[in-house]
Amino acid sequence: MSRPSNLASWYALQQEAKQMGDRHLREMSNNDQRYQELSRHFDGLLLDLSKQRIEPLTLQLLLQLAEECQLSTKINDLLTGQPINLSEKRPALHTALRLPANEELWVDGQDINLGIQASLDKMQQLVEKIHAGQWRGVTGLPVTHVVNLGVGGSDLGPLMVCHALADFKPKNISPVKIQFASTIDGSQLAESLKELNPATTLFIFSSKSFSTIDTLTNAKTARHWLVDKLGNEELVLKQHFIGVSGSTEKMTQWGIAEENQLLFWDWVGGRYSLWSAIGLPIALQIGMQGFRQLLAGAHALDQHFATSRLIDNLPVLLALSGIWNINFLNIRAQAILPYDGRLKYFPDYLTQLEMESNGKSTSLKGEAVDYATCPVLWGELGPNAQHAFYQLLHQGTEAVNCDFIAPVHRYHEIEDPEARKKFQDQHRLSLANCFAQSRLLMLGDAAVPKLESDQPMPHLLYRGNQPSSTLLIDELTPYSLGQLIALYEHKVFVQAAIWNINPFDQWGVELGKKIALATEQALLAEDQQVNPEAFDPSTSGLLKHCLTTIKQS
Ligand SMILES: O=P(O)(O)OC[C@H]1O[C@](O)(CO)[C@@H](O)[C@@H]1O
Repeated sequence: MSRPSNLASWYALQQEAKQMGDRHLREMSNNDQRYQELSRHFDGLLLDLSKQRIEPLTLQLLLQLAEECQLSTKINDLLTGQPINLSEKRPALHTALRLPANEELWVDGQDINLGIQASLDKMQQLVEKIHAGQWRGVTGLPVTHVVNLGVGGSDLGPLMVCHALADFKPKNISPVKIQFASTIDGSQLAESLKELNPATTLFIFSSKSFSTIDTLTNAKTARHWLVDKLGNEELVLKQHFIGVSGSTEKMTQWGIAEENQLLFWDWVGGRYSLWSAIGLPIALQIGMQGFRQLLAGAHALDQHFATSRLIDNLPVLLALSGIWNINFLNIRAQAILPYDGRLKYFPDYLTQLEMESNGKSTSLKGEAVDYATCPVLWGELGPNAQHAFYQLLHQGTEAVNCDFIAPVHRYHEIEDPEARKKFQDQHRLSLANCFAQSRLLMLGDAAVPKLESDQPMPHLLYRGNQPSSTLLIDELTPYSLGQLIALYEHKVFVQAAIWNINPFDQWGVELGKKIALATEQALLAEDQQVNPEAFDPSTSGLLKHCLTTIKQS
């Protein structure tokens, strides 16, 4: 594919943006057909782009761009296991992890779904054993607490889903409490260990590579803690650790018993891995049936992605509206704003999914790109962010594209009618805030009728014209969360396909890992001396400061 910036549709979109100039969303929104034209439904999901600075012609040109970038062929390549991760010479087959058991997917002469289903079955056995209270620690007591040790994709996805679906714990199982520790400084683990009983605690050592220093360090600390309290290292390893990784050898070398090893494949990227055995904490939280519902929701979205026309395709439309903002309106910031406390970690999860995937500046051909790629993305629960950073959205100088996400229904499962009503009132208030904010961002102060007596005071002005998309889900369930996550995964893929970059590698984080190890050596210097040749003056200064402060303490 030639550079997207050389395509006819790219040029036409530049002209469209010029023509649109400063035209305010207030004017565009004044059209009764707009909502119908720019919103789409699929299986309990609604995507509304009518608050984007998009006109019918804009959408037409964006779809033309997608076609000129051979998007449909690229989607097919992804889903059929072509080796599209060029720098690592392998496919990216996270979508295969959510195939129904009876489907086949042949890649390199192998039906890979056989291995996937076998891994799910092994996971199910472990989950059921723990839920039945039959997984016992070295003292014979059943496990009641599970700590997931992992970082990046081995932490953020499971953490986000466990938090979002905490209400979906099956009633007929003995509950286990799930905790997460990721930070290399040990602060989360130290906090957990203060409260935990070693006799009833199981650790999941979760790392695709099984060589990430952050997780290795936490696992080593956990291992010492257990051996210190319980003795007998061999039994501790056997009865208090499960390993999840792409490497059997490394798990065995570390001491994980073979029966406690869950394996996944190098064609599953870390940030796309929550559907694999990396999702073990999720299955422990919501049961294997719930986990399979999550997979089913994602699979339904995969099918929608594969078969819907581009003009009706939710991930394609979400991605194209992003491309319009980033590449043609120069809007380089993206906020993720869920209006549901259960989605607290969804923005964090998306920061890795989007920025580690598409934070690239080299094309698939190895050329420097001459257009912007992934924007800076951040987020927070919408109602809380209203009291934190919405000031900037309303009156700051930055243009920001916002995704508002909310469920339509909530709390119907509460049995006590009075409590149900109270919480449903709160949910209604949350939805009202969601719609009010996106409206205000679109219209500015025109959203509110002016009184004759109103003085046009500059500090009271809301300029509006901030674009946003709204994603509504009928209700938050394992199935709909699966859909929502897959929707964003595919959005990321579509943007990468347009930008002609590889969303499945992350070479930009490798050098940092290497250099940190050399830096740690400097902090161990017994003579408190820093080799001036090994570091720049700024870093030498910081190292010396620490060495002398440590010596004095
Ligand atoms: O699962 P692993 O191999 O420990 O890697 C953890 C994370 O580290 C990264 O490689 C980045 O440092 C991510 O891509 C990955 O999700």
